[in-house]
Amino acid sequence: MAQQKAKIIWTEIDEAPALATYSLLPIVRAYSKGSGIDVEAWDISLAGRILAHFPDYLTEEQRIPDYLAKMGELAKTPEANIIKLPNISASIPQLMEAIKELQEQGYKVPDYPAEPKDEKEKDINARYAKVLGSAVNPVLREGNSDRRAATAVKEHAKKNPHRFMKPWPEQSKTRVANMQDKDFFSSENAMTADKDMDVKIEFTDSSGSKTVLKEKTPVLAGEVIDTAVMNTTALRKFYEEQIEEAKKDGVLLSLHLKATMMKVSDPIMFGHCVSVYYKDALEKHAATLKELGFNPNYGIGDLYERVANLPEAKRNEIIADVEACYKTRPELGMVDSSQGITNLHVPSDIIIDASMPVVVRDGGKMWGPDDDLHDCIAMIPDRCYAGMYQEVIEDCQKNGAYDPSTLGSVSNVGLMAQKAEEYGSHDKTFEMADSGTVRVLDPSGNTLLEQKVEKGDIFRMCQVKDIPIQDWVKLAVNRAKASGAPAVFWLDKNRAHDAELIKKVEKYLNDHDTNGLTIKIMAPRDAMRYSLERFRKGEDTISVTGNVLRDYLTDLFPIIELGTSAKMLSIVPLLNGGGLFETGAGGSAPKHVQQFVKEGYLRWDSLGEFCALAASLEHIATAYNNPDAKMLADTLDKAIAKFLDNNRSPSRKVGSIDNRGSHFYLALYWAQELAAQDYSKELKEQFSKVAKQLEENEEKINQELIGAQGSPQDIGGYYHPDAEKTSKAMRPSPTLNAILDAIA
Ligand SMILES: NC(=O)C1=CN([C@@H]2O[C@H](COP(=O)(O)OP(=O)(O)OC[C@H]3O[C@@H](n4cnc5c(N)ncnc54)[C@H](OP(=O)(O)O)[C@@H]3O)[C@@H](O)[C@H]2O)C=CC1
Ligand SMILES: O=C(O)CCC(=O)C(=O)O
Ligand SMILES: [Mg+2]
Repeated sequence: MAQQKAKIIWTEIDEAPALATYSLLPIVRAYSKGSGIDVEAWDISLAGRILAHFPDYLTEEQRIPDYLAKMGELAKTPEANIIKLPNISASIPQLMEAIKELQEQGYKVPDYPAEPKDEKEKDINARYAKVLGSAVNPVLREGNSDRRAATAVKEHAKKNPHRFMKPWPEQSKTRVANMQDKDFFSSENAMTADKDMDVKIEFTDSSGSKTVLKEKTPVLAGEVIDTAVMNTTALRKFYEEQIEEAKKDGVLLSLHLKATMMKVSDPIMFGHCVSVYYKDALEKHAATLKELGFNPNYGIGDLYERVANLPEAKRNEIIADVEACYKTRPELGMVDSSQGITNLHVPSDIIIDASMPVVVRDGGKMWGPDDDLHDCIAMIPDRCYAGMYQEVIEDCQKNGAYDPSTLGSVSNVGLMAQKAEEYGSHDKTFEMADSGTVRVLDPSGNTLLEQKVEKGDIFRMCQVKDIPIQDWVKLAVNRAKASGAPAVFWLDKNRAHDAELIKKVEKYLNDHDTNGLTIKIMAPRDAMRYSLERFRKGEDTISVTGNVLRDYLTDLFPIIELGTSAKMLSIVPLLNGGGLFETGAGGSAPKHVQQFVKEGYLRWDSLGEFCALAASLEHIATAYNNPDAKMLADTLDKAIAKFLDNNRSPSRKVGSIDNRGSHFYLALYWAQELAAQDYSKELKEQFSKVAKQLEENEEKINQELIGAQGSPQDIGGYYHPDAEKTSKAMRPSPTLNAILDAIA
């Protein structure tokens, strides 16, 4: 009965969602194959991407294709239908761990050369650079994003409010701290290109000698480019001042950056904080630490690893001096207080989009070294986006915690296609070796934009193309029409880049019929205030933002509204007609893996995957006029609604259903819906049997699934688990497996 062969690409990734895939994918495949839909799994995990870049270091059997490159090409075609689960965006410490694990498994990939000494090491370093940081999303995101809670999910969340929200105290000293000058915000300049051209980024030092920083950057007519500088002397002074402030106020000190997505600039900003906070110890032992290769950009955790092989007396002396800093400095916000992991241990642990919402959720508090919650200073050095978090904090200090049972919804239409804005700036970001001037030049050598820099400053140039901007405006208008909610463009006319964007937004809004719609342009802090007022009243608002605010807001609001961003619908209509369906808006939940390995309980909620699958089937239905896919999508939608009604999401504790149990219920409800539909007799008959078997065996399957909990699990690796062992751990019910495997 299948009319047109359709293919879904399911990404194989890392950590908790990768474990969940072992259990969910067999269900998806079994249920979709009768409708002629193939589901292919492509490995774009961190380990997979490392292996794909080093075929010459591997045996024939160990090699794997570069699936990410293939997928990037696919994303530019109308055929693309990709279900993208969250993957690790690796910091250097994570990359080094993954390399070590692969080497231990017998893959002879080379060590990471932090400071390459010869051509060979330069080549290795360049290959690893392609794997580092947020290396996947920018390649696949050939479209803008539409992130929101599906109606059923939002309704369910209001009826069953999550219990993670903590009250705000009467007196809260918590605040966001940002620089007052000499940050990216104050230095930004921008322009719109009037023709296609290649621009050059060139540095001139104080003696007039020139160095090319980047020879060629293609720019299209209508594209907005901007440059900005972070002055690191001012940054260090800012850190020093906030250290004093936190000490004086008796609050925790914390830093919130995005070292994964801003993989060049933010590790440097992070490193400055480490070297200022631990100044006394690091300066005292500078020579030894240099010899050991310690790099503050990798976090204080790197120091502990580097000193491990020193003679005991020396090691203890250094560690004692590091720990002495905690006596003179304010206490740090902790990432894992039970393990003594501070905010400054690893740069990838303080990812602002996930870390700041937790401060809001927890009554403005963070965990301290005493394993308890305390007020904090949240340092967000650059002013471009810091103020909007301060607005949320002030709103809670004034009006108390949010009540998820009455809140409205803040959805997002995000500009991100074709490496838009800051998140595409890595190849144009430089730590300056000297003081002087950086210029962006047109092909005739005319200066387009210029910045004065000092030694050690961070210079960056960003781009955003015109077609994505047009598409973004269109998406915003369409969402406003479909939902009836006001759409607010979060743009600040006092920011050079935003001022260029505002001109375009005003122009492109004229291409659409906006009659009866409320469309506003507001600076981020004002937009936040406006949205929060509505939010508390139970009213919905669409945030229409650039790439960074897209990232920040789509964790912030879902975490407040739903308890996690994993439950979000996250659709990327690709510019060339294909579809990319991201599962949720959050990450790969490393802590969930620790819990699974320790006690056989996986608390990952796959609702994001369910919603993405329904959207992907819907896309096949409309793009290929495929009624089988439509029927599958409709029945899945109904199954998801039933899943929510019956509260079948994993809880968090051993003895109740976990991720695997939740997949069983999805399979049960989906089979019941397939049995109830009348479009396909064949599938009706087939799934009536499946539904009956699942119903009859519910208790037995639950016993098998829950019985498998409570003991340590061996999955044979963290970054590169053993497929057989993991499958065994994730599919522990022989009864369920037999029913699924029998679906022809
Ligand atoms: N799209 C992508 O590819 C993205 C990738 N990342 C990457 O993911 C990694 C981890 O990022 P991090 O900032 O720690 O954020 P995560 O979103 O992974 O984790 C934050 C917390 O959110 C909760 N959570 C997230 N997903 C789920 C889920 N499906 N079910 C239940 N709870 C969930 C968990 O809370 P609790 O522990 O309380 O249960 C978790 O500890 C990094 O490598 C990061 O770069 C991050 C964002 C997006
Ligand atoms: O690509 C990444 O590293 C994270 C992506 C992310 O946080 C997001 O898109 O919300
Ligand atoms: Mg995010």
